[in-house]
Amino acid sequence: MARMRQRTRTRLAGRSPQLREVPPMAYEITDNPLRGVEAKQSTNGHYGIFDQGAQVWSWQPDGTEPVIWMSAKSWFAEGQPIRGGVPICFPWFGPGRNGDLYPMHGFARLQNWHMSDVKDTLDRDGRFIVEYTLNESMTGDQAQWPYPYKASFQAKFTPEYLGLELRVENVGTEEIVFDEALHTYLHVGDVSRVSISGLEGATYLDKVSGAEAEVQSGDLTITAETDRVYASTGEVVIHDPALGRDLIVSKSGSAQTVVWNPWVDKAAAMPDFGDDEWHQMLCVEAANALDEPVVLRPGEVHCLKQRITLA
Ligand SMILES: O=P(O)(O)OC[C@H]1O[C@@H](O)[C@H](O)[C@@H](O)[C@@H]1O
Repeated sequence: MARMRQRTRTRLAGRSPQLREVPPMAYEITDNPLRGVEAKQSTNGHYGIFDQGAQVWSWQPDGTEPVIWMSAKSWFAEGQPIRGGVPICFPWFGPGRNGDLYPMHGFARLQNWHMSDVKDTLDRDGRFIVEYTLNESMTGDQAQWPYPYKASFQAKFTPEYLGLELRVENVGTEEIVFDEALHTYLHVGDVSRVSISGLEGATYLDKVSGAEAEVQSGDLTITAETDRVYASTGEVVIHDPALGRDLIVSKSGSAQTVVWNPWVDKAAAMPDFGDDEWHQMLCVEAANALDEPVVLRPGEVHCLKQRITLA
């Protein structure tokens, strides 16, 4: 794989210091602010993923507002969680089923994954695919989850949708049990005006009140701190009147949809989250956690997919 493509402007060798424009869609391996790969498009289009956590942090099709949300207060520091984008939670979600695991959401989001492939057809169709791998030899001694595994992640950036695919294979000799989630932060115009359809009738755990078997009635609206784990395998649509668009979030291989917005007090309590940033974000996550972990016998593979489409 070429480690570096040209930046958007390149100095021509042996000529006067004139700058030549290269084709408008180009990608580069970047260290800004963490190592990863970024692609820029002709107007304001932007795709970005960090090696740390194989974490997508930008999907903005050309001519649109960003679809993936990233906090201006995120730390962007090696070994620290990145606030925004699509954290990959693995092999546990939150503090785990019994609430005693650390770091939150598992060790995979704090590790540098190996970038194994980049497929660039940006000039032809605006598509860009980045693949990463992770396994137990890269994650070292993990006393809380000491099992052999192979994980791979593919992020497919296209002008129409962002496709995310996490595969985990049990390469050991005993059964493994793990949680996982694609913890997608979406950018919305005003979270208090959005409505989310597709969850009607689904039972949910309300992590704010502690109620365990609530049932969603009608569309979900966000009017306070919201942290819910819905038993739901289907698609949801986020209607966003402030930005005048809908986001369709579809998925497969996932038993639960998690919806999270910290609202005023929790936002203020998080050091890597701006006090007012909760207005413009909403997490809609594809998960298998709590009472629905993934169980793999030796040699088995599980695939979790999420797709965000701009409508
Ligand atoms: O602050 P973190 O570790 O990134 O987690 C953010 C949130 O992630 C959500 O998925 C959880 O349901 C919330 O409980 C949690 O607060």
